[in-house]
Amino acid sequence: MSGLLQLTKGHGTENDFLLVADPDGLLDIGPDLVAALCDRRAGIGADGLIRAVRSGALPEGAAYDEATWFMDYRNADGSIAEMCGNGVRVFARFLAAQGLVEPDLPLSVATRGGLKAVRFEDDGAITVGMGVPGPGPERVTVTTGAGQWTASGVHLPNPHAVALVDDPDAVGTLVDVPLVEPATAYPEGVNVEFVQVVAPGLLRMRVHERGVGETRSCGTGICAAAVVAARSHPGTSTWQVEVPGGTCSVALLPDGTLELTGPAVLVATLEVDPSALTRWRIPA
Ligand SMILES: N[C@@H](CCC[C@H](N)C(=O)O)C(=O)O
Repeated sequence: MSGLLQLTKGHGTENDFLLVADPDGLLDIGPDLVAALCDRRAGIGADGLIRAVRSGALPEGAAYDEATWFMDYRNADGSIAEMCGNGVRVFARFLAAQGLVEPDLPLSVATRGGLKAVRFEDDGAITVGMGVPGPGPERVTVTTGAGQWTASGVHLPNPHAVALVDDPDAVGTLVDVPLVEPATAYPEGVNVEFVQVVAPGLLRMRVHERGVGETRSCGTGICAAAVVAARSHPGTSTWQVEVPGGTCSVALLPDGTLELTGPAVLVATLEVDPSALTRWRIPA
């Protein structure tokens, strides 16, 4: 990758992303460059990087005739994930701001986790259809430096382990990756949510994200938390989920699908010289 890279910084409930428009899929932004850009000291800093590529320009997007745009999402460590619930809202905001989609009109976004329907709400929030949650391991054990809890698995379709706890603030610093056992339960790693049911319809949550660390929000994790909490409150179909970075809401619809609604904000556009990133070397 040579030359300057034009990036936009945005966030959804402080789950923050770098976004880059690459309509024809020409930019070579590999895992090392993603990690260097997302580094909060030697780079710009973000929980992940999202490349906007026309679906037809990528082998992974070619099957999605209905969606013009593919969300190519990577975690801060450069790893690929199936979906990002906060990211897809910020992605829609970015496409609209770049003039790549009609402002305010609903759109379909192609992701590695399938097609996602996105709509812009009148109050400025963005709603995304998250599909039907998939089952995960029924019961795993999660251990942090502060204790041990049981958790249940949900796929959205990225992997989550949701532990219902009395107080998310008491689960420790989450600097270290929580230990999830048995180790065979999630061969590709897992996002871990610590969730307090404050009242039917209201949750508080902290999350440790695969490929990132503790983040201030995780949209797919928020949906997974609502799915697990609703098992004990089957009459409650709308859940507000408070995370350190704000609040999102989840609707559990009669057809078994979920909708996630929350903010999506763009805060800056910038140009980066990749050769100046000390943690990245131009491949030989
Ligand atoms: N922050 C995201 C989830 C991003 C992917 C996750 N870290 C994974 O590896 O599965 C969200 O808002 O859903």
